[in-house]
Amino acid sequence: MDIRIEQASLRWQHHCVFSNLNLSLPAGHWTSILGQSGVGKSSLLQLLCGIADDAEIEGRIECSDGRPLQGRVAWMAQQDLLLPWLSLLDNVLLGARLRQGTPSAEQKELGHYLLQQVGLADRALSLPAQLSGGQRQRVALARTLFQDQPLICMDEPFSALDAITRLRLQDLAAKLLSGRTVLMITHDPLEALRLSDRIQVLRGTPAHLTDPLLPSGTVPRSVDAPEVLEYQGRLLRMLAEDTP
Ligand SMILES: Nc1ncnc2c1ncn2[C@@H]1O[C@H](COP(=O)(O)OP(=O)(O)OP(=O)(O)O)[C@@H](O)[C@H]1O
Repeated sequence: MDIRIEQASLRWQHHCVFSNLNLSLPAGHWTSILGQSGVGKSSLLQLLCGIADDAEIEGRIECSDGRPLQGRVAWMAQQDLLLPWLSLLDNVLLGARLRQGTPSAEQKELGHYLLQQVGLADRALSLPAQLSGGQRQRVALARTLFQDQPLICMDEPFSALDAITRLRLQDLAAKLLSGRTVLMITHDPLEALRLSDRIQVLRGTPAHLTDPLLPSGTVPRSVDAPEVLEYQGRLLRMLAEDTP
């Protein structure tokens, strides 16, 4: 499903974060947005997810199936947001538990399958506190996949992890989210370049989006591919220009 934000404006009290902003999220593509701190990336995500309650908002969000986007977004954040008293399996099944109480046998089977996909099949009954940060984020990824929504929004999903765990999680996410429509906010140009089909920078006051950068080749791209290194330099210079 293609998603398009058209002519969007967002104000918090009297602060205009962006106005007349357009963003296309083509079906099955991974789009990443970079930008300096405070430019409005999270506000844009909140607008898309319909949770920017205190903001003054104008504009349209259109889905190619003609239905509203609200309620059809899966969210993955920097903190894993796992419930500490639930097993890993029950955390993956959380959406079903909240909707209907007891998940069906098929849903439990899917939950087990997703834990297997993220390499934690043998830990289904463990509690989150018994896992490392990288493992917990893998459970969060399985839970995001379980929700099976047409849009997956990721807000700096791997930024709390060490460099190597982060690269491994990126590889896993590239594999498991292949063919999904993803919007990721990140501060890391390399992360965007490894994973994305389209990269845009949110910059200025009020903020606007740059034209998409379209890296070539299949994901996850190698950290030292010449094009990745060249684009990384270009994006870092752009972000440095924007940072006061
Ligand atoms: N709930 C809110 N109420 C009032 N102002 C807000 C609110 N949320 C964000 N803002 C303001 O909107 C602007 C953009 O904030 P936002 O969190 O979207 O930026 P960001 O690019 O995601 O920053 P960071 O990278 O640091 O997370 C900031 O000036 C911020 O203070």
